Amino acid sequence: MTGPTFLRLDNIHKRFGAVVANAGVTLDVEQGEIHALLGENGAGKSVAMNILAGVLSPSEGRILIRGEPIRLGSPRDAIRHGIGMVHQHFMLVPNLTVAENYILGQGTPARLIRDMGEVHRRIEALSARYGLDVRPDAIVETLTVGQQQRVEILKALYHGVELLILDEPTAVLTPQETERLLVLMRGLVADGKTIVFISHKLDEVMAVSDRISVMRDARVVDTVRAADTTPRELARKMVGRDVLMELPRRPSHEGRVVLAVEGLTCRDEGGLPAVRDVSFEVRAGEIVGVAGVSGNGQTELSLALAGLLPVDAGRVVLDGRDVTGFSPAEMSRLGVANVPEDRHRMGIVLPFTLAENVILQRSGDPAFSRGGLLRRGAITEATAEILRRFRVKPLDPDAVIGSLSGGNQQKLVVGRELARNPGFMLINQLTRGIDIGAMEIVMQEVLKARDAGAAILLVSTELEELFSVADRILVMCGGELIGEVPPERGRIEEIGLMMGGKRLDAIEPAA
Ligand SMILES: Nc1ncnc2c1ncn2[C@@H]1O[C@H](COP(=O)(O)OP(=O)(O)OP(=O)(O)O)[C@@H](O)[C@H]1O
Repeated sequence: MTGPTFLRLDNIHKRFGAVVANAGVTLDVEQGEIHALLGENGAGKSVAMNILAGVLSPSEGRILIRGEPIRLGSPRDAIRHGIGMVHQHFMLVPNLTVAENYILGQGTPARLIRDMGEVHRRIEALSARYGLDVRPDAIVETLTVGQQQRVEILKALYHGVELLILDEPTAVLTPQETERLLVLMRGLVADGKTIVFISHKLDEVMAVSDRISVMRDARVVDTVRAADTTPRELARKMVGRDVLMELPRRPSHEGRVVLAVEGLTCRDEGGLPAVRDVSFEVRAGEIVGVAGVSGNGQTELSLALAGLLPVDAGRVVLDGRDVTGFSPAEMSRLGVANVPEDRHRMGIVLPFTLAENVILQRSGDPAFSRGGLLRRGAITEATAEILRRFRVKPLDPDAVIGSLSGGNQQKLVVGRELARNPGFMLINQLTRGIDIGAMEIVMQEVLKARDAGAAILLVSTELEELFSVADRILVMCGGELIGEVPPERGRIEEIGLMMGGKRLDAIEPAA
């Protein structure tokens, strides 16, 4: 049951130079509720939550707990007041154990060694109480993303947090892990905790929240009960217009084979077998989707095609030419565009400006340089065009990309790659972190590229993304291609079975 106002953000302002990230954010959170925070990319959600978690300090405004103003100078202060946040990029030290992570910086080494038994017991007790499956002696880097997230949540509980903030917690989870997290969230509030979470996924917001607040242009514009609204209405409140919940489908007109993958076999970064004897083709003018539960070889398949993982056996043929083992730079020169899964590691350079990120790998392109000198005007113009087309915020080619919200960084990467008019485009997780309005724009642009003749391989753990744009879906499991299905929502059960390893021809026909 939800109760009286537990926490209030009162007229919070936050500026970064000329950028106004929060312009009078007021938000009430009730004791014992799950409160979702929605809004377009760049609306100010993460900034508001980072202020609440003591990571950022507001330029103006107050935070009150049960009516009493509090001052937060650091995340540690916030935890002392019972407020903890699980960020999108986890804050754990990978080569330490779970227990070591929890007590980091909490006392002298001698005392910590003496107390370790007690720390382990407390972690085990909390893990059992909430069904978290967290072992105190597990080394963090050996855990899956879903497990690491549970380690972060348990860490907050270990430190006595009453209000848990989750920033896009399901963005990186498999459907099964998402289901598990939603159950955990309900369990936590049943136990008296309060949760605020940021999400772009309206179905899960509807499924798990008690109340939903919508941010627009740096303010909270509405708070509603989940029971009193619909996804369509929420989308309209966020974006200020009706959003197409489903794109109209146009048939593809496939042309010649652009990419042929023949018996591709490779290992992951740790040297374990990851992709086994995979063969398929992508033709000009079609989008081929690759579905699968993450960790089934899709990441390695993309890395190998981008030239980032060595190929053990098989061939990659692009436009009739054997490009197996080509470097990423060579692939890029051949007109291959790439939207990588982990944009922080591969897609962008965080301290660089938007314009500098747009010409990464293309500084030798005659459009951008002449006689060894960069053509600044042309670079700025090309960047501004991408920003306009994809509605990136801010519309400033000289802004540093690290200061952009997550969704806006993703829009820039997708826009940059599409602007190259690629013959072949490799995309991993197209709409990760992107709001529902921008999703429509990004998907339409990808379909336009297809219609202009690009061959596109879209690897995604989001079936909705594949249903929206793919012309056919290949399903991967255990490093192998299990089968192919048309992108029809009615086939979802079949796809689920295939993602679990069941071959299509082994599925019994319905009685
Ligand atoms: N350190 C910073 N320096 C400059 N501007 C910043 C900084 N952090 C955030 N901003 C700006 O503040 C605005 C709000 O960003 P915020 O990350 O809160 O958006 P968001 O609603 O969480 O978006 P998303 O859904 O894309 O994650 C954006 O315009 C962003 O560029």
